[in-house]
Amino acid sequence: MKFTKVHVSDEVRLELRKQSFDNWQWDDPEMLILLRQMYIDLNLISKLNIDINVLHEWLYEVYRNYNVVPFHNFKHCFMVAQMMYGLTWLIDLPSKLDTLEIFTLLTSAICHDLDHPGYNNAYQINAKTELALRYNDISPLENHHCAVAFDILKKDKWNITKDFTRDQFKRFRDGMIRCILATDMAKHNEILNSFKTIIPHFDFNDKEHKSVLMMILIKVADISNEARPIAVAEPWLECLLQEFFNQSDLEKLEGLPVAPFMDREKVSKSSSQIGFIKFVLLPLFETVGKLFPQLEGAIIEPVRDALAYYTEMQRALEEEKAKKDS
Ligand SMILES: COc1ccc(NC(=O)[C@H](C)Nc2nc3c(cnn3-c3ccccc3C)c(=O)[nH]2)cc1
Repeated sequence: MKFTKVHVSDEVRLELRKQSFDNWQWDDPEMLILLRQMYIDLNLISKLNIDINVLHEWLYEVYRNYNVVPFHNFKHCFMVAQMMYGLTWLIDLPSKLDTLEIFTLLTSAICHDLDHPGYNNAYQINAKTELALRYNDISPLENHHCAVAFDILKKDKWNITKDFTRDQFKRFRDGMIRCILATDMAKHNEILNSFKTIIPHFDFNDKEHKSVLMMILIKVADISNEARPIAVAEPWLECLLQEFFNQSDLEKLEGLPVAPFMDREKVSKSSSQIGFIKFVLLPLFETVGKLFPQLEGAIIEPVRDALAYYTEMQRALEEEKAKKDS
């Protein structure tokens, strides 16, 4: 079936720009069409002379290279791309960044977890896997995701950058490598601190400033599930903990170190989320909110609501525990 015939309604195109977008209503083929629509509605097809059929084939090949794991699957790729797409409209990025930078952000979001095995860098390193060996323990997963992305683009039938000039491709490649490598949470504080340093004198004409901003934006999109309505976010937490518990079960079997926040004997949904929201999410989002006040209502408020939700859940759990113990 020629997918070029598929039409996306104006109502769905509008919904696609919002943080309230509910991925659970859509199946994978529909999400592929919606990803293609993002490139169309950002005028990337016309401005970068992208072949719409190559774009569709490329999206399908990207889809085939995501694995069936509880959290880091194609739906997560879609959610990060959709959050990036929503941020692009919310903070009016096309008026601040050039077309190639907008293209790099969306394409990096789509590719950022390609071929994720469902076991994180700590596992790769401790278990001495092939990936850890190949990348010398340096962000093995993120290096792999990026290498897979460029491996796919090497094939003419999937190369959406075919018409790029040498300089355009070089800038795109530098940007995508920096964005995907920035999603390694081990780099979280380093990237956030460099962003904090430049905020007081942020200059949208400064290449380095824009590069740090692009890394911050993909980081925000990557870990932003709690900025969505509870009904959309809570199932994602279930998926994440399922993936973490699979890993810690395997680590216990293999006699490898187990991270506390992955151990099914120690983790509760509320306790892990309260810490994550308080010490990771809110500090990151409030810092970005200093440069883009639009984030306050659309992203930061919902995260504060999520913190209240999990704090209440934690209180109810403790009250119930106290009753049982008494
Ligand atoms: C600084 O490195 C860190 C910091 C925190 C965490 N994760 C957590 O604290 C816990 C498990 N919660 C959590 N972790 C999350 C979420 C979204 N993405 N995400 C995640 C997933 C995989 C790897 C790292 C993170 C942060 C989320 O909503 N909650 C993982 C790594």
